[in-house]
Amino acid sequence: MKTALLHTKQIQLTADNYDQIAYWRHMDRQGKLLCPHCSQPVTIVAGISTEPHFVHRKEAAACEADETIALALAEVAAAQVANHDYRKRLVPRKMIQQLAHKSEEPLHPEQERAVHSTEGPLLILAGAGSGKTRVMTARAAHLIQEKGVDSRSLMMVTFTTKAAEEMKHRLRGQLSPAQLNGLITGTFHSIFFKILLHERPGEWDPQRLLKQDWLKLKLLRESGVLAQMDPPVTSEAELSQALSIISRWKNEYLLPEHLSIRPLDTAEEQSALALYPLYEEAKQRGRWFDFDDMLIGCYQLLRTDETVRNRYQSRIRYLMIDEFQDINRVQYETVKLFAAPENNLCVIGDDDQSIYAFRGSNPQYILGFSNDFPTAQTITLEVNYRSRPSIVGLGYSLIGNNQARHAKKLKSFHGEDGENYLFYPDDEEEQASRIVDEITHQLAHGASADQMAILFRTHESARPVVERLWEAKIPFAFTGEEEPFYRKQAVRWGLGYLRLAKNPDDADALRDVLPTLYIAQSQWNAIRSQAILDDVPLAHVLPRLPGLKSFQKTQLKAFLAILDEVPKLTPAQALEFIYEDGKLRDYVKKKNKERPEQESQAATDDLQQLYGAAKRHETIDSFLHFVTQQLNRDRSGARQNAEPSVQVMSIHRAKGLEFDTVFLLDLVEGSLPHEYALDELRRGKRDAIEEERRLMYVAITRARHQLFVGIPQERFGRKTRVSRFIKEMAGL
Ligand SMILES: Nc1ncnc2c1ncn2[C@@H]1O[C@H](COP(=O)(O)OP(=O)(O)OP(=O)(O)O)[C@@H](O)[C@H]1O
Repeated sequence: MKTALLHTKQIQLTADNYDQIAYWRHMDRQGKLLCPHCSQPVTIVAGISTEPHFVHRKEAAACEADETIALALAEVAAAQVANHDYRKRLVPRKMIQQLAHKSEEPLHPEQERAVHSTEGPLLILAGAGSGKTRVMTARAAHLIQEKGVDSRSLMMVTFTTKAAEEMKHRLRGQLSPAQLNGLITGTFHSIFFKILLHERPGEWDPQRLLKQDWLKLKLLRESGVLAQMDPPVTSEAELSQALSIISRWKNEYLLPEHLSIRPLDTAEEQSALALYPLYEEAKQRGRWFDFDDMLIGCYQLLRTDETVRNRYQSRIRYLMIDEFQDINRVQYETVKLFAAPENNLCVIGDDDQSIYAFRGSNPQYILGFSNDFPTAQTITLEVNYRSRPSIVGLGYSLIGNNQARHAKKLKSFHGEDGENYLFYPDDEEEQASRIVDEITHQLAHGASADQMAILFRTHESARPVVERLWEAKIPFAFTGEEEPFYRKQAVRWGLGYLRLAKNPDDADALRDVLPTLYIAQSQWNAIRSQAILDDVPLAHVLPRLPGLKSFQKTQLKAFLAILDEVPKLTPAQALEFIYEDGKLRDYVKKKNKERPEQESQAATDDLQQLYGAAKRHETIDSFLHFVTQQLNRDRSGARQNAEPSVQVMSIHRAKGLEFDTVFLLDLVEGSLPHEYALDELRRGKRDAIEEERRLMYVAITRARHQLFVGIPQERFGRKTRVSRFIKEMAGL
């Protein structure tokens, strides 16, 4: 059905007025859209693969117009989809070949060759979806079953524990339990740590592992070493940044003594260098260690202790390293020590999927493997078994723009193709609504929720989709959620003002916003006592506090005027008023001035996101109620759901996974590619933009059948520019 009634006027959905969809959704939420035939409420459905239309709400009685809906949709499906800005077909710039001779054999000839090449160094360069996992498991089974290798002398290193479990799971049918148990499998960290615990149990107490950043920060503060920092750094953000630079250096085996003779690029690196020896000293004093120390510890053990090294070298006769493109220097040097002298070292990876440079990974090791091992064989797996040809073509067109890579001629195993789309919602909220409408449509047509993934570059993209999925009661798993959005500091301030406008006696809200009014937390007890003495709400006490300076008095006068005015407004209008007249935006900017530019921008973006979320609500009460529900949802943990659920995750986390349908969020400059990479490019450095392109490549190649790419026209209230990657991959 293409028509509905709004305030007795007829709306006819045509390509010319699709830009009104966000507004009609708003009316829809208030139940103002009616069926022109039966006057019952209808709802707007504006997904991606179908044209927008109206349907009766579930509770409506049957109406003759229902039949026309099915007819209209069938017509749309049959007709060519118009290429307007509602959505466009995503066609690859370069087409790729399909595999000419398909066989039903479990392994393709090149995969077979990789399985049977067991002696000496071997580099398996494997394109996305080319069957790395299949080859690794088949190779392990071949070594053990056919060649009679003792499984205890085979080490298989995977990038995640999940991948190690998957490998073991697949081998379960082929190996005996004893053989399976004998295998040395796991991540670098888990294998190296086991060795350290075995060889040097007194030096590595698992209780003293600094698992998270906050534990490291706590150690720094409590050990007192920060006082020795010159120039001093105490802000949590700066210390965290310094710690992550230190971690990258450690993974590159750059110890403090190596760094003091090396020119450093940025002020952040200078701070990190000042902190580095102090952090190491604080750890050593308390016999603490972090994850990077496990790697360095194992490397140094093997390098310095000949007896230990010989023991492991004679025990481990065959090594396989998965995701080799993401190896770092310490890991690589240690692997070389394990592999010598026979060097039956098989490394498998895709240089196009190297996405962990910020943790010290370096694709140069995969690119330079044949130089380090001149006798190495190289086998290239170029057939993509996962994705339909157009998806392989999109990835291929995109990644060809990178310079530091091995060229590959990717082919697709599959013949039949599907349709991929770009879609252009007004903003991030509408992007989420369109995706959720599309998912609802696909679920109604038999798709399985766990075969759909919504991928994002950075966490701030996730909130709207998570909220829309929750509202639509679609089961979802949001992996790796960091601090819930509504608990972020700037967001708490905005919400605090709204809460106080509804209830000036809200103690939690007032405590939250005190800093924005330039009142110290130490005044809290005085505020409470005064409120009791004067019998007035807490917020009204503020102007009566003794010793206020004149700028504070002006600020508080404005604050109380705002509290008076705000209850008359919608939540979005109220926030606008608070940001501008209440000067909250200025305060947030000032407060974050000292922080790196991107962090400071992130705090103002949070305010803008809060405004975007508020726009969907008519009253402050309903918005605050919604926020409470979202916070409860965060606490109850939607991810623990056992039923099949739509996967919402970062591209980094999606590596190695596959889904029938992938939705990619926010393909705009500054999001993907990330602003950081664009900054680097402005300074003439290409590495970061190449890494962003690889990230995009990883994201595209997770899709088996369908890819939907969102390009919001506005993000965080600012006009966007389409990501450069779109033009690189698509023939528009
Ligand atoms: N010879 C083959 N015949 C049929 N299907 C295959 C074959 N090899 C691999 N596949 C299938 O192709 C898909 C991709 O394989 P796999 O996940 O091992 O790829 P990958 O190289 O690890 O991919 P990526 O690096 O992109 O994560 C899987 O669904 C796998 O079962």
